[in-house]
Amino acid sequence: MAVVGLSGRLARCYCLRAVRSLPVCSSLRVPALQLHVSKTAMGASQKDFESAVNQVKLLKKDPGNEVKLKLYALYKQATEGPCNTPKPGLFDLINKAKWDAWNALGDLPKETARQNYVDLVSGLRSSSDSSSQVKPEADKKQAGYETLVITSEDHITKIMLNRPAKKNALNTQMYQEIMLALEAASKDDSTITVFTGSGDYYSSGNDLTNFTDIPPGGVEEKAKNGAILLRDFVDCFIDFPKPLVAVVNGPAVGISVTVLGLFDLVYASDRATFHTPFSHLGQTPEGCSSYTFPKIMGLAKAVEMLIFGKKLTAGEAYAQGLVTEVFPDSTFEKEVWTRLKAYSKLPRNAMRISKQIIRNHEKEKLHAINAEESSILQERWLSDECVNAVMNFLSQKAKL
Ligand SMILES: CCCC/C=C/CC(=O)SCCNC(=O)CCNC(=O)[C@H](O)C(C)(C)COP(=O)(O)OP(=O)(O)OC[C@H]1O[C@@H](n2cnc3c(N)ncnc32)[C@H](O)[C@@H]1OP(=O)(O)O
Repeated sequence: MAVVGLSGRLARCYCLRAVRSLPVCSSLRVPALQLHVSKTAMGASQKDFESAVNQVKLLKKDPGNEVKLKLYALYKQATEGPCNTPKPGLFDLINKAKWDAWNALGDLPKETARQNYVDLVSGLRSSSDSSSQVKPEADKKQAGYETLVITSEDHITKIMLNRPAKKNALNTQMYQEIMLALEAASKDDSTITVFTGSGDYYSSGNDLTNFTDIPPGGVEEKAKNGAILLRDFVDCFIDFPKPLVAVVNGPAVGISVTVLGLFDLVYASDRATFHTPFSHLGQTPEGCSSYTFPKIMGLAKAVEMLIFGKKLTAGEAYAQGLVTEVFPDSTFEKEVWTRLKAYSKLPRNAMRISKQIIRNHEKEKLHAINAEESSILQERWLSDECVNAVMNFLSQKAKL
């Protein structure tokens, strides 16, 4: 009984929510994992640490209570230093187990705890990855994703956003699965990677219910975690090494539009629309669009979209250079996939290197812009303007 309770509470408090609901993996054993834990401070940066805190949510297997306790203890030591809170009572089993784990770290310096946390998460991730390797056969739907359907065929990895009943809104799980899928696609034997949506929408952007799940640290912590997630998510697109193609099958909103500026080809059905209603939502541009959009379409048109929320038709988006080509909806899938299958036969290394030459000199700048946009949004999400707009949507008073 105590073990079940412990699992739940640790999960709730220390960024292990995703782990809580997943089955326990008996192959993850503490001693093996501890081999990954460095006993000296190797200097993990704050960013590495924050990223590791985020990566814990990506684990596909529950690491078990002992490892969760270790993560808890290292997290507390790294953020607060040695345990100096009163020891919980004998019958407060859960808090006592947590206190014991933290207290056992003694005077371990914060930096070492931070590094050990990063190492432990890295060990957990490799165990988790190797135990969930993609099957060798191509042409198969890849297992392990709940919000995406991923297939590999003809040297094309297709990542399909798959929450059609919610217009493919991106919830936290979908952001995390997309990051995992991009990491896997960057290493698989495909030549190009394609994003598309299932159902009538490409994507309605950020899932506005993401704002409702408030952690124990309150709305500030929520906004901070959101900004880290956003920055990590967009970084994956900036760094993606292979040609990245968007097959925009229907309307696209918010972040699903902005990141298109980081894609290499954007094919759109004539049913698609492109809408970034940031001001309406009390928010500001993300996905590096504050830089890519003016560059792609010129300042005047970028301002119309990003500040005034003008919705573009597929034809208008093509005229502004955001879209590569528009196809009639009736023949969209057939024409696009015929084209992509032909492109996928081109030499893989040549395409990869060409992408590097075209994109690399802007990478540093894009990372800096992404960090800045994310930190501005962190503030915006706490503003009355944003809170009211989200409440209006959630209480069904407003739609776009
Ligand atoms: C952590 C990183 C954060 C990055 C930040 C990014 C910023 C953005 O992406 S801003 C864009 C946010 N998106 C929106 O504001 C869109 C809100 N949705 C709508 O206005 C409408 O749903 C729609 C115009 C997209 C579609 O309207 P339609 O009448 O055709 O369908 P609905 O009945 O409204 O939708 C069906 C179903 O889906 C739910 N849903 C749709 N979009 C979202 C969304 N973005 N977030 C949450 N839920 C969404 C909608 O509530 C319906 O659900 P129910 O059937 O359960 O009522």
